[in-house]
Amino acid sequence: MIVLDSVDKVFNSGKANQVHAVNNVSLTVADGEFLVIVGSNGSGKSSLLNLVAGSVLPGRGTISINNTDVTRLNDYDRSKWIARVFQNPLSGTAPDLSIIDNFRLAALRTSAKGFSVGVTTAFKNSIREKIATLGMGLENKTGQLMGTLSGGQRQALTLLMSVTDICKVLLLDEPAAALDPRSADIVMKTADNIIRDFKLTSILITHNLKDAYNYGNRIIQMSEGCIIKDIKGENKTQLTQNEIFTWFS
Ligand SMILES: Nc1ncnc2c1ncn2[C@@H]1O[C@H](COP(=O)(O)OP(=O)(O)OP(=O)(O)O)[C@@H](O)[C@H]1O
Repeated sequence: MIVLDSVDKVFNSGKANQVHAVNNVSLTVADGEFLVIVGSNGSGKSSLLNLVAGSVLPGRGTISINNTDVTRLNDYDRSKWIARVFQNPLSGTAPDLSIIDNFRLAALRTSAKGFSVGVTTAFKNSIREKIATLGMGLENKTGQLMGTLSGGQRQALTLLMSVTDICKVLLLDEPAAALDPRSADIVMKTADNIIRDFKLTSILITHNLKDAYNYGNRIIQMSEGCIIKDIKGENKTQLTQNEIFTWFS
């Protein structure tokens, strides 16, 4: 569960270019909830996600994840519980390492200090099995350099790598925005499957009407740093694409 209590973030405080990016927001994202955030450019969506991830710290308010107050923890200290996928497919993986070595690095991120993850046959097989679930045929190419893959392939692998057994929260910052429609579709479906399989608490930022309609069991709209609409559960399923469309204009 993610709880934001009266969270406020002002950039460039006291200067001519001061921006109230997140304005006294209180929000509880329940365990297993998949929250979609929409809103116009500059409405505060990424700032809100950055506050949850810890890459930005709030000026006021508190943030807790699974009943632990993380308000003053930096992003590195939260990263065990939080997986994050960005818009840029290049940002989540190491291009000069093979697929299998990228998975090995990801496994090391969440393992205890001093613990090493060797590329054993068992490890390789478990990664191949995971990759096969994507249906992209990449399970037989685990020795290939990550940098030689397409954006969609990298983004799908990033999703698989970022989620571990102890990960509880998945933050998706327009993960499919830079991809062609087919790859975007695969990445979004992969994300949805992972969220269900791992029972993750998730937040998706999107400018894509169809994704906002198809995914998630709750949708909020942000404007000028505030949440101005919040629709959940049964009420979200009853929303039409046309209704959501009006939120984008
Ligand atoms: N690090 C920063 N320093 C100064 N201003 C910032 C910073 N990050 C965000 N802002 C400002 O805060 C406001 C909210 O930005 P944010 O990126 O959260 O919006 P957004 O809804 O994610 O926009 P977009 O849809 O364009 O990505 C904007 O006016 C932006 O310029």
